[in-house]
Amino acid sequence: MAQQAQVGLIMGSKSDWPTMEHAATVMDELGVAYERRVVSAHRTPDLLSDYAREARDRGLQVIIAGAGGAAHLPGMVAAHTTLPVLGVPVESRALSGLDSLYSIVQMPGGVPVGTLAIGKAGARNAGLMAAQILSLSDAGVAQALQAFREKQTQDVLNSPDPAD
Ligand SMILES: Nc1c(C(=O)O)ncn1[C@@H]1O[C@H](COP(=O)(O)O)[C@@H](O)[C@H]1O
Repeated sequence: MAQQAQVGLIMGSKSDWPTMEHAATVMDELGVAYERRVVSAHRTPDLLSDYAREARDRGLQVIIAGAGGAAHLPGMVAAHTTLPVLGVPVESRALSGLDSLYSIVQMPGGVPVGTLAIGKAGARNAGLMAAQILSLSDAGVAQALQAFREKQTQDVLNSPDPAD
């Protein structure tokens, strides 16, 4: 039987996948169970509210939401659930993702979205942050995170010459 998803990885469009797959990759590395799907505040507003309202009862513990441009998705998800929502500003062509960042980060008081950096690095950090939240109650994920950090440190120490 497939493992119960711990994280909902959603994005406004299929075109966001090349960015958001970096969250998926790091969650794979850490043994985090996630589901992925396209959900849009603009294009599928009813699906968005159903998805966010039902997320906790379905067993999700964190939602990662990536969107570009007028990026209302993370904030609207956060409005419908008290689960932690991590927002990833996808780099837009017209404004290089500044529009996405500003849309996600400036939430009104009372409805937070944990906003990551623009683009792939932000998506990867969203996956790591989701794992860190899960690690509060999941010893396997906590252990995987510890090993991840140790390897990251060792990789730098093993290759100190910047020209190598
Ligand atoms: N920002 C949103 C939302 C939303 O916030 O609900 N839905 C789609 N989009 C964004 O529109 C951009 C262009 O989408 P298309 O490539 O499908 O035209 C994507 O980055 C998507 O996240």
